Amino acid sequence: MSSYIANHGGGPGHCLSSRTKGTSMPADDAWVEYRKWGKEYGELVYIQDRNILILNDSRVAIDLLEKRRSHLFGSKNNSNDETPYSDDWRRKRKLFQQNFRQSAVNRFHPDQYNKALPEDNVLCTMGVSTSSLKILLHRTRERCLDHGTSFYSWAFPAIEHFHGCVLCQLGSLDVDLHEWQSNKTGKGTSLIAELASKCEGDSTEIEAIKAMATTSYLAAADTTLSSISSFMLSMVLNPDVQAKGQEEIDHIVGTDRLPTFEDRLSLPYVEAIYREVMRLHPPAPLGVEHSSIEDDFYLGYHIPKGCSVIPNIWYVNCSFYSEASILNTCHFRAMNRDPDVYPRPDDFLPERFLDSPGPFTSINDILAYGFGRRVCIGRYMADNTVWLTIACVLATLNLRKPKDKQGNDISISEDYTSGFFRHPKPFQCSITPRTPYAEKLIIATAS
Ligand code: HEM
Repeated sequence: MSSYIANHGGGPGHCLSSRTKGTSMPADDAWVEYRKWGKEYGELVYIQDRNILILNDSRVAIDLLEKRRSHLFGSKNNSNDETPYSDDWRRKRKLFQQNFRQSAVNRFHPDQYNKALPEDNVLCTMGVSTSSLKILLHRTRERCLDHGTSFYSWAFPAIEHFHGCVLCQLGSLDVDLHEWQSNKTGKGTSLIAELASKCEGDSTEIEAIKAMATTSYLAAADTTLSSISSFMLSMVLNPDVQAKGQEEIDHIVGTDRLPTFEDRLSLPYVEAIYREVMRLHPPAPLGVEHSSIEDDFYLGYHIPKGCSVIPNIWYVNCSFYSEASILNTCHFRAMNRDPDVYPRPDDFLPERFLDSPGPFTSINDILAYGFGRRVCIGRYMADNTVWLTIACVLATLNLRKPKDKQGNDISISEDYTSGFFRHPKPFQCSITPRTPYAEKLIIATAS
Protein backbone atom coordinates (compact mmCIF):
# COMPACT_ATOMS: atom_id res chain seq x y z
CA MET A 1 0.00 0.00 0.00
CA SER A 2 2.90 2.33 0.64
CA SER A 3 3.41 2.68 -3.10
CA TYR A 4 0.22 4.70 -3.21
CA ILE A 5 1.65 7.42 -1.06
CA ALA A 6 5.33 7.11 -1.78
CA ASN A 7 5.28 10.15 -3.99
CA HIS A 8 4.01 12.35 -1.24
CA GLY A 9 7.30 12.44 0.50
CA GLY A 10 5.66 12.37 3.91
CA GLY A 11 5.95 9.75 6.60
CA PRO A 12 3.68 8.60 9.35
CA GLY A 13 2.16 11.57 11.11
CA HIS A 14 3.17 14.04 8.41
CA CYS A 15 0.72 16.29 6.70
CA LEU A 16 0.09 15.27 3.10
CA SER A 17 1.75 18.08 1.27
CA SER A 18 2.36 17.15 -2.31
CA ARG A 19 1.34 20.53 -3.53
CA THR A 20 2.40 23.68 -1.89
CA LYS A 21 0.92 27.12 -1.35
CA GLY A 22 -0.34 29.13 -4.28
CA THR A 23 -1.83 26.26 -6.22
CA SER A 24 -4.28 27.55 -8.77
CA MET A 25 -7.27 25.28 -9.09
CA PRO A 26 -8.30 24.35 -12.62
CA ALA A 27 -11.35 26.26 -13.84
CA ASP A 28 -12.36 23.79 -16.54
CA ASP A 29 -12.34 20.00 -16.68
CA ALA A 30 -10.75 19.85 -13.24
CA TRP A 31 -10.86 16.03 -13.33
CA VAL A 32 -8.36 15.95 -16.19
CA GLU A 33 -5.95 18.21 -14.35
CA TYR A 34 -6.39 16.23 -11.13
CA ARG A 35 -5.42 13.10 -12.94
CA LYS A 36 -2.24 14.79 -14.18
CA TRP A 37 -1.47 15.78 -10.60
CA GLY A 38 -2.13 12.20 -9.56
CA LYS A 39 0.44 10.95 -12.05
CA GLU A 40 2.94 13.47 -10.80
CA TYR A 41 2.34 13.35 -7.06
CA GLY A 42 0.60 10.04 -6.32
CA GLU A 43 -2.95 8.83 -5.96
CA LEU A 44 -3.56 11.05 -2.93
CA VAL A 45 -2.98 14.69 -3.76
CA TYR A 46 -3.31 17.24 -1.00
CA ILE A 47 -3.70 20.94 -1.85
CA GLN A 48 -2.30 22.38 1.33
CA ASP A 49 -3.36 26.00 1.11
CA ARG A 50 -6.93 25.01 0.25
CA ASN A 51 -7.17 22.01 2.53
CA ILE A 52 -8.36 19.81 -0.31
CA LEU A 53 -7.50 16.16 -0.77
CA ILE A 54 -7.98 14.66 -4.23
CA LEU A 55 -8.34 10.90 -4.58
CA ASN A 56 -7.43 9.22 -7.84
CA ASP A 57 -7.73 5.67 -6.61
CA SER A 58 -10.93 3.81 -5.77
CA ARG A 59 -9.53 1.77 -2.89
CA VAL A 60 -8.27 4.90 -1.20
CA ALA A 61 -11.56 6.62 -1.99
CA ILE A 62 -13.61 3.88 -0.39
CA ASP A 63 -11.41 3.74 2.63
CA LEU A 64 -11.61 7.44 3.24
CA LEU A 65 -15.17 8.04 2.15
CA GLU A 66 -16.46 5.18 4.24
CA LYS A 67 -15.52 7.26 7.20
CA ARG A 68 -16.68 10.68 6.11
CA ARG A 69 -19.98 12.35 5.60
CA SER A 70 -21.25 14.17 2.59
CA HIS A 71 -22.34 17.77 2.43
CA LEU A 72 -25.23 16.85 0.23
CA PHE A 73 -27.09 14.80 2.73
CA GLY A 74 -28.93 16.99 5.16
CA SER A 75 -28.15 20.25 3.42
CA LYS A 76 -31.16 22.40 3.99
CA ASN A 77 -33.15 24.56 1.64
CA ASN A 78 -30.59 24.26 -1.07
CA SER A 79 -28.04 26.17 0.99
CA ASN A 80 -24.62 24.83 1.77
CA ASP A 81 -25.24 24.69 5.48
CA GLU A 82 -23.81 21.61 7.03
CA THR A 83 -25.99 19.55 9.26
CA PRO A 84 -23.95 17.95 12.01
CA TYR A 85 -23.50 14.20 11.82
CA SER A 86 -26.30 13.59 14.25
CA ASP A 87 -29.39 11.55 15.01
CA ASP A 88 -31.28 13.85 12.70
CA TRP A 89 -28.83 13.15 9.92
CA ARG A 90 -29.03 9.41 10.56
CA ARG A 91 -32.84 9.47 10.57
CA LYS A 92 -32.90 11.17 7.20
CA ARG A 93 -30.40 8.78 5.72
CA LYS A 94 -32.28 5.77 7.05
CA LEU A 95 -35.56 7.02 5.61
CA PHE A 96 -33.86 7.37 2.26
CA GLN A 97 -32.35 3.93 2.40
CA GLN A 98 -35.65 2.33 3.32
CA ASN A 99 -37.36 3.83 0.32
CA PHE A 100 -34.63 3.58 -2.30
CA ARG A 101 -33.00 0.24 -1.58
CA GLN A 102 -32.99 -2.33 -4.35
CA SER A 103 -36.13 -4.14 -3.24
CA ALA A 104 -38.07 -0.89 -2.69
CA VAL A 105 -37.56 0.77 -6.05
CA ASN A 106 -39.95 -1.58 -7.85
CA ARG A 107 -42.70 0.78 -6.77
CA PHE A 108 -41.35 3.29 -9.30
CA HIS A 109 -41.66 0.86 -12.21
CA PRO A 110 -45.12 2.02 -13.34
CA ASP A 111 -43.95 5.63 -13.57
CA GLN A 112 -40.73 4.58 -15.20
CA TYR A 113 -42.68 2.65 -17.82
CA ASN A 114 -45.00 5.59 -18.37
CA LYS A 115 -42.17 8.04 -18.90
CA ALA A 116 -39.60 5.91 -20.64
CA LEU A 117 -40.51 7.52 -23.90
CA PRO A 118 -40.79 10.98 -22.46
CA GLU A 119 -42.31 13.96 -24.11
CA ASP A 120 -38.91 15.53 -24.61
CA ASN A 121 -38.04 12.78 -27.07
CA VAL A 122 -41.29 13.44 -28.84
CA LEU A 123 -40.52 17.12 -29.06
CA CYS A 124 -37.17 16.34 -30.64
CA THR A 125 -38.96 14.14 -33.12
CA MET A 126 -41.11 17.07 -34.03
CA GLY A 127 -37.98 18.96 -34.97
CA VAL A 128 -37.19 20.73 -31.71
CA SER A 129 -33.42 20.82 -31.20
CA THR A 130 -31.90 19.83 -27.90
CA SER A 131 -31.01 23.44 -27.16
CA SER A 132 -34.58 24.57 -27.78
CA LEU A 133 -35.68 21.67 -25.67
CA LYS A 134 -33.54 22.85 -22.79
CA ILE A 135 -35.00 26.32 -23.04
CA LEU A 136 -38.43 24.80 -23.08
CA LEU A 137 -37.65 22.70 -20.04
CA HIS A 138 -36.28 25.74 -18.28
CA ARG A 139 -39.39 27.76 -19.06
CA THR A 140 -41.60 24.93 -17.97
CA ARG A 141 -39.74 24.67 -14.72
CA GLU A 142 -40.23 28.37 -14.08
CA ARG A 143 -43.87 28.06 -14.92
CA CYS A 144 -44.19 25.14 -12.56
CA LEU A 145 -42.58 27.07 -9.77
CA ASP A 146 -45.08 29.84 -10.45
CA HIS A 147 -48.07 27.60 -10.51
CA GLY A 148 -47.07 24.86 -8.16
CA THR A 149 -47.33 22.13 -10.75
CA SER A 150 -44.72 19.57 -11.53
CA PHE A 151 -41.88 20.16 -13.91
CA TYR A 152 -40.43 16.75 -13.45
CA SER A 153 -43.65 14.85 -13.76
CA TRP A 154 -43.74 16.37 -17.20
CA ALA A 155 -40.18 15.69 -18.11
CA PHE A 156 -38.84 12.85 -16.03
CA PRO A 157 -39.75 9.44 -14.84
CA ALA A 158 -40.66 8.88 -11.23
CA ILE A 159 -39.65 12.31 -9.99
CA GLU A 160 -43.28 13.24 -9.64
CA HIS A 161 -43.15 11.31 -6.42
CA PHE A 162 -41.29 14.18 -4.91
CA HIS A 163 -42.26 17.38 -6.56
CA GLY A 164 -44.68 18.83 -4.04
CA CYS A 165 -42.18 18.79 -1.23
CA VAL A 166 -39.43 19.90 -3.52
CA LEU A 167 -41.36 22.98 -4.41
CA CYS A 168 -42.16 23.61 -0.76
CA GLN A 169 -38.50 23.56 0.14
CA LEU A 170 -36.72 24.86 -2.90
CA GLY A 171 -39.00 27.56 -4.11
CA SER A 172 -40.39 30.53 -2.35
CA LEU A 173 -43.72 28.74 -2.23
CA ASP A 174 -44.74 28.23 1.32
CA VAL A 175 -47.04 25.31 0.64
CA ASP A 176 -47.92 22.96 3.40
CA LEU A 177 -47.24 19.33 2.54
CA HIS A 178 -50.78 18.18 3.22
CA GLU A 179 -52.26 21.14 1.45
CA TRP A 180 -50.20 20.15 -1.55
CA GLN A 181 -51.45 16.60 -1.29
CA SER A 182 -55.06 17.67 -1.38
CA ASN A 183 -54.41 20.10 -4.23
CA LYS A 184 -52.73 17.46 -6.26
CA THR A 185 -54.41 16.46 -9.46
CA GLY A 186 -55.71 13.07 -8.53
CA LYS A 187 -52.38 11.43 -7.77
CA GLY A 188 -52.63 10.44 -4.16
CA THR A 189 -50.30 7.50 -4.35
CA SER A 190 -46.93 9.21 -4.45
CA LEU A 191 -44.23 8.01 -2.12
CA ILE A 192 -44.14 11.35 -0.35
CA ALA A 193 -47.90 11.54 0.07
CA GLU A 194 -47.98 7.98 1.34
CA LEU A 195 -45.19 8.50 3.86
CA ALA A 196 -46.63 11.82 5.00
CA SER A 197 -50.06 10.38 5.60
CA LYS A 198 -48.55 7.72 7.85
CA CYS A 199 -47.00 10.24 10.20
CA GLU A 200 -49.73 12.80 10.52
CA GLY A 201 -48.80 15.31 13.24
CA ASP A 202 -45.21 14.12 13.63
CA SER A 203 -43.40 17.25 12.60
CA THR A 204 -39.92 15.69 12.90
CA GLU A 205 -40.84 12.89 10.55
CA ILE A 206 -42.56 15.28 8.14
CA GLU A 207 -39.36 17.34 8.04
CA ALA A 208 -37.35 14.21 7.25
CA ILE A 209 -39.75 13.35 4.43
CA LYS A 210 -39.46 16.84 3.00
CA ALA A 211 -35.68 16.66 3.26
CA MET A 212 -35.74 13.38 1.36
CA ALA A 213 -37.85 14.96 -1.35
CA THR A 214 -35.50 17.92 -1.65
CA THR A 215 -32.38 15.79 -1.67
CA SER A 216 -33.88 13.46 -4.26
CA TYR A 217 -34.63 16.34 -6.54
CA LEU A 218 -31.16 17.83 -6.18
CA ALA A 219 -29.42 14.51 -6.55
CA ALA A 220 -31.56 12.99 -9.28
CA ALA A 221 -32.40 15.67 -11.79
CA ASP A 222 -29.06 16.70 -13.26
CA THR A 223 -27.45 13.29 -12.96
CA THR A 224 -30.24 11.42 -14.73
CA LEU A 225 -30.55 14.07 -17.41
CA SER A 226 -26.80 14.02 -17.96
CA SER A 227 -26.70 10.22 -18.43
CA ILE A 228 -29.61 10.21 -20.83
CA SER A 229 -28.19 13.13 -22.83
CA SER A 230 -24.79 11.40 -22.98
CA PHE A 231 -26.48 8.27 -24.25
CA MET A 232 -28.29 10.22 -26.96
CA LEU A 233 -25.15 12.01 -28.05
CA SER A 234 -23.21 8.73 -28.06
CA MET A 235 -25.82 7.14 -30.31
CA VAL A 236 -25.70 10.03 -32.78
CA LEU A 237 -21.93 9.75 -32.88
CA ASN A 238 -21.83 5.94 -33.03
CA PRO A 239 -24.50 4.75 -35.47
CA ASP A 240 -23.02 1.22 -35.60
CA VAL A 241 -23.44 0.81 -31.86
CA GLN A 242 -26.99 2.12 -32.12
CA ALA A 243 -27.79 -0.35 -34.89
CA LYS A 244 -26.41 -3.28 -32.86
CA GLY A 245 -28.48 -2.27 -29.83
CA GLN A 246 -31.59 -1.98 -31.99
CA GLU A 247 -30.92 -5.33 -33.60
CA GLU A 248 -30.64 -7.00 -30.21
CA ILE A 249 -33.92 -5.48 -29.06
CA ASP A 250 -35.75 -6.40 -32.27
CA HIS A 251 -34.48 -9.96 -31.94
CA ILE A 252 -35.29 -10.45 -28.25
CA VAL A 253 -38.24 -8.12 -27.63
CA GLY A 254 -39.74 -7.82 -31.11
CA THR A 255 -41.08 -4.64 -32.65
CA ASP A 256 -44.59 -4.47 -31.28
CA ARG A 257 -43.95 -3.75 -27.63
CA LEU A 258 -41.49 -1.79 -25.51
CA PRO A 259 -38.70 -3.49 -23.55
CA THR A 260 -39.37 -4.11 -19.86
CA PHE A 261 -37.19 -4.83 -16.86
CA GLU A 262 -37.95 -8.52 -17.35
CA ASP A 263 -36.02 -8.34 -20.65
CA ARG A 264 -32.93 -6.81 -19.10
CA LEU A 265 -30.87 -9.94 -18.56
CA SER A 266 -31.55 -11.03 -22.12
CA LEU A 267 -30.17 -7.79 -23.56
CA PRO A 268 -26.40 -7.86 -22.85
CA TYR A 269 -25.50 -5.42 -25.60
CA VAL A 270 -28.00 -2.84 -24.35
CA GLU A 271 -26.55 -3.34 -20.87
CA ALA A 272 -23.07 -2.79 -22.28
CA ILE A 273 -24.19 0.46 -23.93
CA TYR A 274 -25.52 1.66 -20.57
CA ARG A 275 -22.27 0.76 -18.82
CA GLU A 276 -20.16 2.44 -21.47
CA VAL A 277 -22.21 5.64 -21.09
CA MET A 278 -21.62 5.56 -17.33
CA ARG A 279 -17.89 4.78 -17.73
CA LEU A 280 -17.14 7.53 -20.22
CA HIS A 281 -19.53 10.14 -18.92
CA PRO A 282 -20.06 10.08 -15.15
CA PRO A 283 -22.54 12.92 -14.53
CA ALA A 284 -20.72 14.09 -11.40
CA PRO A 285 -17.07 13.51 -12.36
CA LEU A 286 -15.79 14.59 -8.97
CA GLY A 287 -18.55 12.96 -6.96
CA VAL A 288 -19.86 14.79 -3.95
CA GLU A 289 -17.39 16.64 -1.82
CA HIS A 290 -16.88 15.08 1.59
CA SER A 291 -15.42 16.72 4.61
CA SER A 292 -13.33 15.41 7.50
CA ILE A 293 -15.07 16.31 10.72
CA GLU A 294 -11.94 15.99 12.81
CA ASP A 295 -8.20 15.53 12.42
CA ASP A 296 -7.60 12.09 11.04
CA PHE A 297 -4.77 9.77 10.09
CA TYR A 298 -4.75 7.59 7.03
CA LEU A 299 -1.86 5.25 6.36
CA GLY A 300 0.17 7.37 8.70
CA TYR A 301 -0.71 10.65 7.01
CA HIS A 302 -2.40 13.47 8.79
CA ILE A 303 -5.68 14.62 7.22
CA PRO A 304 -6.59 17.90 8.87
CA LYS A 305 -10.04 18.71 10.21
CA GLY A 306 -12.31 20.34 7.63
CA CYS A 307 -10.33 18.88 4.74
CA SER A 308 -12.47 18.59 1.60
CA VAL A 309 -12.10 15.15 0.09
CA ILE A 310 -12.75 14.89 -3.65
CA PRO A 311 -12.89 11.52 -5.45
CA ASN A 312 -11.90 11.86 -9.09
CA ILE A 313 -14.55 9.50 -10.45
CA TRP A 314 -13.91 10.55 -14.01
CA TYR A 315 -10.42 9.13 -13.98
CA VAL A 316 -10.29 7.15 -10.81
CA ASN A 317 -8.10 4.13 -10.55
CA CYS A 318 -10.76 1.49 -10.10
CA SER A 319 -9.65 -1.25 -7.75
CA PHE A 320 -11.90 -4.13 -6.88
CA TYR A 321 -14.12 -2.87 -4.14
CA SER A 322 -16.97 -3.84 -1.88
CA GLU A 323 -18.87 -2.33 1.01
CA ALA A 324 -16.12 -3.46 3.34
CA SER A 325 -12.64 -2.00 3.48
CA ILE A 326 -10.65 -3.49 0.63
CA LEU A 327 -7.15 -2.72 1.66
CA ASN A 328 -6.34 -6.42 1.83
CA THR A 329 -8.61 -7.69 -0.93
CA CYS A 330 -7.36 -6.01 -4.04
CA HIS A 331 -7.64 -8.76 -6.67
CA PHE A 332 -8.80 -6.77 -9.63
CA ARG A 333 -7.37 -3.50 -10.82
CA ALA A 334 -8.79 -1.33 -13.51
CA MET A 335 -8.88 2.32 -14.33
CA ASN A 336 -11.88 3.99 -15.92
CA ARG A 337 -9.61 5.28 -18.67
CA ASP A 338 -6.61 3.05 -18.26
CA PRO A 339 -5.59 1.97 -21.78
CA ASP A 340 -4.22 -1.32 -20.41
CA VAL A 341 -7.64 -2.23 -19.11
CA TYR A 342 -9.82 -0.37 -21.59
CA PRO A 343 -8.06 -0.19 -24.95
CA ARG A 344 -8.94 3.03 -26.76
CA PRO A 345 -10.27 4.41 -23.47
CA ASP A 346 -11.80 7.55 -24.96
CA ASP A 347 -13.80 5.64 -27.56
CA PHE A 348 -17.35 4.46 -27.08
CA LEU A 349 -16.96 0.69 -27.29
CA PRO A 350 -19.66 -1.24 -25.40
CA GLU A 351 -18.15 -4.54 -26.62
CA ARG A 352 -15.42 -4.20 -24.00
CA PHE A 353 -17.96 -5.11 -21.31
CA LEU A 354 -19.11 -8.22 -23.10
CA ASP A 355 -15.62 -9.69 -22.93
CA SER A 356 -14.73 -8.59 -19.42
CA PRO A 357 -14.97 -11.00 -16.50
CA GLY A 358 -16.86 -10.01 -13.40
CA PRO A 359 -20.36 -9.29 -12.22
CA PHE A 360 -21.82 -7.72 -15.33
CA THR A 361 -25.26 -7.38 -13.79
CA SER A 362 -24.20 -5.72 -10.55
CA ILE A 363 -24.32 -1.96 -10.40
CA ASN A 364 -21.69 -1.91 -7.67
CA ASP A 365 -18.94 -1.64 -10.25
CA ILE A 366 -20.38 1.48 -11.87
CA LEU A 367 -18.12 4.13 -10.40
CA ALA A 368 -20.39 6.94 -11.56
CA TYR A 369 -22.52 6.18 -8.50
CA GLY A 370 -19.68 6.81 -6.07
CA PHE A 371 -18.00 4.71 -3.44
CA GLY A 372 -18.40 2.47 -0.43
CA ARG A 373 -20.77 3.45 2.32
CA ARG A 374 -21.36 6.84 0.73
CA VAL A 375 -22.37 5.41 -2.59
CA CYS A 376 -25.39 7.05 -4.26
CA ILE A 377 -28.49 6.00 -2.36
CA GLY A 378 -30.71 6.57 -5.36
CA ARG A 379 -28.60 4.34 -7.61
CA TYR A 380 -31.10 1.50 -7.97
CA MET A 381 -33.78 3.89 -9.07
CA ALA A 382 -31.34 5.77 -11.33
CA ASP A 383 -30.05 2.53 -12.79
CA ASN A 384 -33.59 1.49 -13.71
CA THR A 385 -34.50 4.88 -15.14
CA VAL A 386 -31.41 5.24 -17.31
CA TRP A 387 -31.40 1.63 -18.49
CA LEU A 388 -35.10 1.64 -19.37
CA THR A 389 -34.83 4.94 -21.22
CA ILE A 390 -31.89 3.61 -23.21
CA ALA A 391 -33.75 0.41 -24.07
CA CYS A 392 -36.97 2.22 -25.05
CA VAL A 393 -35.21 4.87 -27.12
CA LEU A 394 -33.28 2.17 -28.97
CA ALA A 395 -36.50 0.25 -29.53
CA THR A 396 -38.40 3.16 -30.99
CA LEU A 397 -36.19 5.93 -32.36
CA ASN A 398 -33.38 6.52 -34.80
CA LEU A 399 -30.97 9.18 -33.60
CA ARG A 400 -28.89 10.66 -36.39
CA LYS A 401 -26.77 13.64 -37.26
CA PRO A 402 -28.84 16.37 -38.92
CA LYS A 403 -28.39 16.82 -42.66
CA ASP A 404 -27.79 19.90 -44.75
CA LYS A 405 -29.81 20.76 -47.87
CA GLN A 406 -27.62 18.50 -49.99
CA GLY A 407 -28.28 15.58 -47.68
CA ASN A 408 -24.82 15.55 -46.11
CA ASP A 409 -24.33 14.99 -42.39
CA ILE A 410 -23.78 18.18 -40.43
CA SER A 411 -21.05 17.80 -37.82
CA ILE A 412 -22.28 18.37 -34.31
CA SER A 413 -20.80 19.56 -31.04
CA GLU A 414 -19.32 16.83 -28.87
CA ASP A 415 -18.45 19.27 -26.09
CA TYR A 416 -19.36 18.91 -22.47
CA THR A 417 -19.89 21.43 -19.72
CA SER A 418 -17.26 21.41 -17.02
CA GLY A 419 -19.15 22.31 -13.87
CA PHE A 420 -20.09 20.17 -10.89
CA PHE A 421 -22.36 18.18 -13.19
CA ARG A 422 -21.04 17.31 -16.62
CA HIS A 423 -23.60 17.58 -19.43
CA PRO A 424 -23.26 17.43 -23.20
CA LYS A 425 -23.49 20.97 -24.53
CA PRO A 426 -26.56 21.51 -26.72
CA PHE A 427 -26.30 19.52 -29.94
CA GLN A 428 -28.61 19.07 -32.87
CA CYS A 429 -29.89 15.72 -33.96
CA SER A 430 -32.55 14.20 -36.08
CA ILE A 431 -34.88 11.85 -34.24
CA THR A 432 -37.33 9.73 -36.17
CA PRO A 433 -39.54 6.77 -35.26
CA ARG A 434 -38.10 3.50 -36.50
CA THR A 435 -41.16 1.28 -36.56
CA PRO A 436 -44.89 1.78 -37.22
CA TYR A 437 -45.48 0.81 -33.59
CA ALA A 438 -43.09 3.54 -32.45
CA GLU A 439 -44.85 6.07 -34.64
CA LYS A 440 -48.21 5.15 -33.13
CA LEU A 441 -46.77 5.42 -29.62
CA ILE A 442 -45.32 8.85 -30.29
CA ILE A 443 -48.50 10.20 -31.81
CA ALA A 444 -50.46 8.85 -28.83
CA THR A 445 -48.02 10.45 -26.36
CA ALA A 446 -48.14 13.79 -28.14
CA SER A 447 -51.92 14.00 -28.37
C1 HEM B 1 -27.49 8.62 -13.19
C2 HEM B 1 -27.94 9.05 -12.05
C3 HEM B 1 -27.14 9.29 -10.80
C4 HEM B 1 -25.79 9.36 -10.63
C5 HEM B 1 -24.69 9.17 -11.66
C6 HEM B 1 -25.56 9.65 -9.23
C7 HEM B 1 -24.30 9.79 -8.66
C8 HEM B 1 -24.07 10.08 -7.33
C9 HEM B 1 -22.78 10.26 -6.75
C10 HEM B 1 -21.45 10.18 -7.49
C11 HEM B 1 -22.96 10.51 -5.44
C12 HEM B 1 -21.87 10.78 -4.41
C13 HEM B 1 -21.39 9.45 -3.86
C14 HEM B 1 -20.19 9.62 -3.00
O1 HEM B 1 -20.13 10.60 -2.25
O2 HEM B 1 -19.29 8.78 -3.07
C15 HEM B 1 -24.38 10.49 -5.19
C16 HEM B 1 -24.94 10.70 -3.95
C17 HEM B 1 -26.28 10.70 -3.73
N1 HEM B 1 -27.27 10.43 -4.64
FE1 HEM B 1 -27.02 9.98 -6.58
N2 HEM B 1 -26.74 9.74 -8.59
C18 HEM B 1 -27.74 9.53 -9.50
C19 HEM B 1 -29.11 9.53 -9.27
C20 HEM B 1 -29.68 9.68 -8.04
C21 HEM B 1 -31.09 9.58 -7.79
C22 HEM B 1 -32.15 9.24 -8.82
C23 HEM B 1 -31.26 9.83 -6.45
C24 HEM B 1 -32.53 9.85 -5.64
C25 HEM B 1 -33.69 9.52 -6.04
C26 HEM B 1 -29.96 10.06 -5.88
C27 HEM B 1 -29.72 10.34 -4.56
C28 HEM B 1 -28.48 10.52 -4.00
C29 HEM B 1 -28.26 10.86 -2.62
C30 HEM B 1 -29.32 11.06 -1.56
C31 HEM B 1 -26.88 10.97 -2.43
C32 HEM B 1 -26.11 11.30 -1.16
C33 HEM B 1 -25.75 10.00 -0.46
C34 HEM B 1 -24.96 10.22 0.80
O3 HEM B 1 -24.34 11.25 0.93
O4 HEM B 1 -24.96 9.32 1.65
N3 HEM B 1 -29.03 9.96 -6.87
N4 HEM B 1 -25.04 10.22 -6.36
